Amino acid sequence: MIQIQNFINGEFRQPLGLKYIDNFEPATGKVFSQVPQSTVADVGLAVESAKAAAPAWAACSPDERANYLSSIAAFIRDGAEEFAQAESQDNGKPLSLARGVDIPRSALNFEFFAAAARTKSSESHHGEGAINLTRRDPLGVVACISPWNLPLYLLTWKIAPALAAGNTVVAKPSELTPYTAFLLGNAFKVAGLPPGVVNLVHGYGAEAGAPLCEHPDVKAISFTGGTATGRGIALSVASQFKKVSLEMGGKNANIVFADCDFDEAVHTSVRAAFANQGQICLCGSRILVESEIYEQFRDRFVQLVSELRVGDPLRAETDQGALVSKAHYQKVLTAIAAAEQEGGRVLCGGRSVPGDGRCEGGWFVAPTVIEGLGPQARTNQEEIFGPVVTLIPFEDEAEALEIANGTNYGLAASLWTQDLNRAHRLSAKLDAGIVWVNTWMNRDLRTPFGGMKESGLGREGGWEALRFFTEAKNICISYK
Ligand SMILES: NC(=O)c1ccc[n+]([C@@H]2O[C@H](COP(=O)([O-])OP(=O)(O)OC[C@H]3O[C@@H](n4cnc5c(N)ncnc54)[C@H](O)[C@@H]3O)[C@@H](O)[C@H]2O)c1
Ligand SMILES: O=C/C=C/C=C(\O)C(=O)O
Repeated sequence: MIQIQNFINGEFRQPLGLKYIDNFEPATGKVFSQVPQSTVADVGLAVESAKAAAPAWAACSPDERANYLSSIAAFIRDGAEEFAQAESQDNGKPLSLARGVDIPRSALNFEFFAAAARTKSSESHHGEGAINLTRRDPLGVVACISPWNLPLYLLTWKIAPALAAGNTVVAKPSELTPYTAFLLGNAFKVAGLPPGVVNLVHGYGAEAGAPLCEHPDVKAISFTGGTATGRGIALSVASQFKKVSLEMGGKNANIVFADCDFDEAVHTSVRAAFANQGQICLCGSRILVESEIYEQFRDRFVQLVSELRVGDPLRAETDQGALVSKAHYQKVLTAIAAAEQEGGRVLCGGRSVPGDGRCEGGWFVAPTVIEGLGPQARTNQEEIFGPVVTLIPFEDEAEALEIANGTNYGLAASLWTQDLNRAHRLSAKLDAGIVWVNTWMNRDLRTPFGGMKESGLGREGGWEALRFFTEAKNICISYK
């Protein structure tokens, strides 16, 4: 049995209370590791060590920091296969996806912010008889809190910019997927990162995450997870005026116009709907289709979805692995039943899929397509975060926009059209922090990333992340 450890002050450590949580392999439903059940005392040690390391780390030159980040990236690239297997086992995602997306992107996150550390500059503003210089200084100790769907990818997407900007970090990975974060501790050791610069504390959100956020020495919180959790964090630290960056849920519209490149639209829509079992905040879970091509699109889409192979994440031919936990699996099945109850017609899927062989006890759900529900139906308003999508016909651009914007969320949207004017017109009006035209999840790490409305507060990526993790100070120097 693998025993995961915290990583504090450069060392792997047991939780002080010596208590552990069972960690399950979603594809088998069996316990395969133990996760520290850390508490406020472990968080206190981690913050103390990050605080002690902060002045020296802030004083490092940008090049020195960049070299450490590059070494961490190299460790991930060298050990990519071990990381990919760990991610797949821990999360239930196909090994091919972990190999092709999660792990390369995790290494790239460090490479990208190494380059950013080397090249970042700050502004100066020349006025009449004065020049303004803007310093962007590290904040000190920051907290990084990440979810289970893209475990190492999203954890490193926070740690790398925090370090590049000169902060020290206490991170709390998801208790459902702690394994690759644990392996990352070795990267910090091998890279020779000074003790305390990054600390990893595992455990439940309420017992480890909450005290971390509320700790007076933690100056900023970068959080990715559910909207309810993000709201709770923002409320809990409001009186301390902490900086918070919140990346939360979505109910993203994928809007298909009759003039689209049909083949590309339908194939990418399948990927956008079901990649990672639909457990990506950017997944297009509401597919809006112009009525002129609704039947044609529906029939082809359902045919392609029915061909997706669900099963053992280790098999090369698997398209859909297991859902992350038994609770989440049950939640998704309940959401499907609720959709049927409110009048939805299940066109394919709609049920669990029994695993075979070693996967007999796994948590598999068939990719599910539902039609016949209005935009205001619960199924079209609430995030399911699983392999379930709805099809909604629309008559014209105005109706598409109204439906797309008609939820409390505002993370991402996709548009499929060959009409450039329409693409610009609609992109400008969509309530979404990210709009993709004739593509999906096409990521340039320099761009602002984040959501509007209840999907987010603030932006990650490129300079936005470095700005979040720094405090600006303007110095105005007068001259004669
Ligand atoms: N916008 C984005 O970029 C993005 C990316 C990935 C996932 N998500 C969202 O994340 C959700 C799924 O992830 P999840 O179930 O892991 O989310 P979650 O909110 O349950 O947990 C996220 C993290 O927060 C921690 N946490 C829980 N309670 C806490 C508390 N009171 N204080 C501090 N930390 C606490 C958890 O332990 C975990 O590490 C979905 O809603 C999805 O849309 C958003
Ligand atoms: O599930 C959420 C996905 C988030 C993706 C990113 O943050 C990214 O691609 O940078």
